[in-house]
Amino acid sequence: MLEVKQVSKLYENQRGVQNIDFSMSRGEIVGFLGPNGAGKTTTMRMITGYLNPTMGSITIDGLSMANHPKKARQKIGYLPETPPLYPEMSVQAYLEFIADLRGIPVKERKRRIGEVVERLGLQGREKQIIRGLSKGYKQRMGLAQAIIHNPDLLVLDEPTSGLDPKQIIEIRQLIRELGENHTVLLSTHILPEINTLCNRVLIINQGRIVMDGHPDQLGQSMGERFEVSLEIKGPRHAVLSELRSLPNIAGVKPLADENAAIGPAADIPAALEPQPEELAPEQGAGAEASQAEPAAQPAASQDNGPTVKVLVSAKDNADIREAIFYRMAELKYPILGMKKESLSLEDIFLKLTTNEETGASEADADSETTEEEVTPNA
Ligand SMILES: Nc1ncnc2c1ncn2[C@@H]1O[C@H](COP(=O)(O)OP(=O)(O)OP(=O)(O)O)[C@@H](O)[C@H]1O
Repeated sequence: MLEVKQVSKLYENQRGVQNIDFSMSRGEIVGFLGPNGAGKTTTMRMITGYLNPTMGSITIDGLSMANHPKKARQKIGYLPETPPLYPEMSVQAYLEFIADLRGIPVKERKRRIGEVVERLGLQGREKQIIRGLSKGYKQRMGLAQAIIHNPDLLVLDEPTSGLDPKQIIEIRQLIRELGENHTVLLSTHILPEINTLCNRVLIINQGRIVMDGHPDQLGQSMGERFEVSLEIKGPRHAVLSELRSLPNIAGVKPLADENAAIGPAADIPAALEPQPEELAPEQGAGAEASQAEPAAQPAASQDNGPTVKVLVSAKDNADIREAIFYRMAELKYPILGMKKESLSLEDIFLKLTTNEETGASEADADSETTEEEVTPNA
């Protein structure tokens, strides 16, 4: 439904975006993530026809934004970072004005405005002057103007920015509902917003797309290994050697805070050599096992006995959880905890967007507003 092909925008200061290339299918809710100055707003303004690309093409449902701007814009609803409201107008007057601007036929306006008012929870506020609305309600008005012509694609620039936590929850819920019958591209700085709302994330840094994928799969595409952290009740040596003997195990690494769950932490020396029998059977695993492995704890009875906390990594990203579960159950070593470890979106974002040399994003520099912008012809 949206095709952005090799799009660049160069401002006079040479900043902007370069070779942005992605497409969106109907029904997707795509989170557009990037540090300040990365190019999110520039990209969104080009998609919505408010800014002309220096190079490349944008098509919406096969309509070229360059060749058919009016028709293409009709398919898009845009909520800029600051909602385009007229503070002195009433809610009703503003919506009538936007409906007129969007070319909604007079006989359909009343019905359409009614639908939008209901959808965005604006009932009872039709006569209120926009200036007197709370920020959350102003944002609802911003969404109302974006959806009034029932566009296929919604482009939302930081829709929850500046809202209080309750308003954030409400606006997210509205976006989720709008996502049921619109395709949505939304930019945000708030990483959990991506996890709660989006089925795909695009990360942009310094004007280029650096990652595109499902939020849960980003770690894998960054070479993340399949790792499971475990807490197992049982004799330490036996647990470790049984884990190492399972198929598809690349490494077994005891974690430092063993026994924490059953009493005060034992005083474990930080970096003792592992016991010979604790070394992993293979070289790869051995290399991991030798890292700061804590000393063996004295044997204890299984009833009130020790727990072993351990990080197990798999070969070839194999899912090793079931094999571990069945083997430990067979041996009657209860698994008290098992968690698949993964890079958080925060980890991934920081890896992709931190400039190693300066520790900051280059794009943080101030912008100069030099570019002539396109006046939308709604
Ligand atoms: N009108 C302009 N004239 C010159 N440079 C600009 C203009 N608008 C943006 N830039 C520059 O283009 C780059 C991308 O800016 P953009 O506003 O698109 O980033 P952003 O990701 O939306 O940032 P933020 O999260 O801070 O809103 C920045 O380096 C910015 O300084």
